[in-house]
Amino acid sequence: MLIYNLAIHSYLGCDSLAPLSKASTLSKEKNTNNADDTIKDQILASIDSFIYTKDLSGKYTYANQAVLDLFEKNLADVIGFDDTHFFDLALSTQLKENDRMVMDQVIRVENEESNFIRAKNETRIFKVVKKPLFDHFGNVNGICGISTDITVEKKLQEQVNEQSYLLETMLNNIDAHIYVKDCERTFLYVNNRVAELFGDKAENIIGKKDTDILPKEIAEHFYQSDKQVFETNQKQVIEETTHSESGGDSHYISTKVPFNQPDKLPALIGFSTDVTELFKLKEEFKQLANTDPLTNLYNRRFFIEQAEKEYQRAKRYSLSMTLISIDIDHFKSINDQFGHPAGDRVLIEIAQQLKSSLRQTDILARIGGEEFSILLPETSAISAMTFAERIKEEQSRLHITGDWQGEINLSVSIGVSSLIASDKAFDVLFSRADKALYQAKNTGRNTVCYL
Ligand SMILES: Nc1nc2c(ncn2[C@@H]2O[C@H](COP(=O)(O)OP(=O)(O)OP(=O)(O)O)[C@@H](O)[C@H]2O)c(=O)[nH]1
Repeated sequence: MLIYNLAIHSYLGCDSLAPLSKASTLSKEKNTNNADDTIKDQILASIDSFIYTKDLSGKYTYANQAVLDLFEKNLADVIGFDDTHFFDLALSTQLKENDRMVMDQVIRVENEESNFIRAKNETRIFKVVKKPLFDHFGNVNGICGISTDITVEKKLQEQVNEQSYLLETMLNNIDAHIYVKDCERTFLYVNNRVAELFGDKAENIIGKKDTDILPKEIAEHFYQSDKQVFETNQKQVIEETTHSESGGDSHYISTKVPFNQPDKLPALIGFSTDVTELFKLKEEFKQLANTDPLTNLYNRRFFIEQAEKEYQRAKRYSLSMTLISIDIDHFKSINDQFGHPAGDRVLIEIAQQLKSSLRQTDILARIGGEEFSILLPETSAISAMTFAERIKEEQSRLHITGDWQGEINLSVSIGVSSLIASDKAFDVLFSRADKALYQAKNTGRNTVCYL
């Protein structure tokens, strides 16, 4: 029964182990009177770990039931045999190395072994603790080992590692800022994009509050939408804009999702995509869609759209509103005399001149070829007429020179009309201003008419 004591002592981490022999191991069946030994027998047989001892030549001197089951052998077929019978040692190199280390260096070895088991025809991974055994004189006479099969855990761990690596690679290479923040504003995770944005390493950001990292206003700005996630426990999609000290704006589309785990503070996962370039493009497209390319003024479509809104506002609040239509006189002959590019130059100069005369609320557009319109919200007919006369005068003072002979002088005809109570749509006002313009043309041009 000595071997059982040794094994249990070893299992429990006792350092001093008494010697044992094959004979003492095989005498197990004869020694069953002692109640303690019976209990220990049962314990060792029921332990899932593999408990064994070997002599200096590597032959087994003890093996518990788990070892016998692993080798698919009886005790008699294990005791007195070395590992070549049970393992493919070419595929189990660490096993031999560990045994040698214990015996040669007389040390306790705690390590992992990847061993190919002949009986199972497969490799298993073990966590092993191996210690030297000593005879009465204190000389090493064998080795005692306890091994635990950790193949499943190892495979699981490998899978977890692979998945975390995959996830980490994806999170750090995706074109988005991804972070996890709890309701106390502490970052629990940030990907590399966030780290780059904040100008620090991810490990220096994780564990800190947004207020420790970001300028106060920006942190507050972000926190407003964070708060909505915590209060509603609902996903939020928002557009966020930050203004940098250098003056550039950055635009983000942010999705914030509640992330609640048991026994942890409520948190959120944020995904922010930098859409600054997209935003600029969108603005440029919008600008292009609304603008006349030659003069850079608003085009007819945008003018009508804005004028309709102003008309509705004027109607609702009984506000005055006046429309001015301007047309260059004899523009065809300018083209004919000086050429089309000169005509273009004239249109540009007139547009600039008109633009410089506007108030902030006035809306100016190139309506057609050589025709312009100005909408004057909250403006009476009298004020608008004064303004129209001023425009006529200013335009007549333009003397345009360029790659052509001489200078171009011009005049404009102007029609003015104000909103009246009976007008049912903006169109009505628009066509009345057009009629006034027609009248101005018919009365000799270079004049302002009101209808
Ligand atoms: N250079 C240039 N000419 C344009 C442009 N758009 C329209 N036009 C010209 O503008 C001229 C307009 O001529 P008309 O409609 O006969 O008017 P007008 O010559 O100004 O005569 P009144 O309006 O009656 O005083 C035409 O010759 C068009 O070809 C443009 O973008 N650039």
